[in-house]
Amino acid sequence: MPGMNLPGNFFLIGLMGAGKTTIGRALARLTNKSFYDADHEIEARTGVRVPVIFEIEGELGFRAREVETIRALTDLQGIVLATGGGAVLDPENRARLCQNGCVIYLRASVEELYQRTRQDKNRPLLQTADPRAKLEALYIERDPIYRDMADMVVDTSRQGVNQLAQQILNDLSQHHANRPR
Ligand SMILES: Nc1ncnc2c1ncn2[C@@H]1O[C@H](COP(=O)(O)OP(=O)(O)O)[C@@H](O)[C@H]1O
Ligand SMILES: O=C(O)C1=C[C@@H](OP(=O)(O)O)[C@@H](O)[C@H](O)C1
Ligand SMILES: [Mg+2]
Repeated sequence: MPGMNLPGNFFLIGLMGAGKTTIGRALARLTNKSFYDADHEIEARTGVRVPVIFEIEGELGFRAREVETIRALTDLQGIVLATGGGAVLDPENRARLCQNGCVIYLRASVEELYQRTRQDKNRPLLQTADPRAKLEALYIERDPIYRDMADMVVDTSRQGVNQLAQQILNDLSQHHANRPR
């Protein structure tokens, strides 16, 4: 199978609802890599759900836990890691992600992100009167950061999860085959 032996780590970045968690899991399956989700890892380490961490410790407290977790996960080899959308706000996270793997930016329109996240109460930053406006503001703030870090940008607006994982695998395989030896 093409791509089965692709070396290295794949790190998924992008806004809430872009598909990092779901596409990451599918990509890990296709590439035979171990899948990690930074938010799930934080929850496993603390025994506390992300919204409750925000409630108790605030966003700053969550970000500190996120830094520790990304530090540990980016030391691993041969993994697919779905980061939380705000992980890229921290300079250490940015450096570790860029240095230790291939960074894939999953992007989608604000409207699509809104539709995908509107029923889900597990994203504390979107529990506001106007989540669409919040996503718009986050898009404006973060899209340049995601682009700056990315080795690959993938539009997730028009395809399903499995198709996207396969497309990413094809692109990675192509990229790997064309690398200088
Ligand atoms: N390409 C896609 N097309 C349609 N729905 C998607 C797509 N990618 C993800 N979703 C759905 O959007 C929601 C958010 O996906 P998720 O993987 O949790 O995003 P993230 O981890 O980037 O916040 C989930 O319900 C997921 O099934
Ligand atoms: O964008 C953000 O700042 C956040 C994204 C979330 O992860 P997803 O991007 O997987 O939804 C989660 O880490 C937390 O609610 C904060
Ligand atoms: Mg996620």
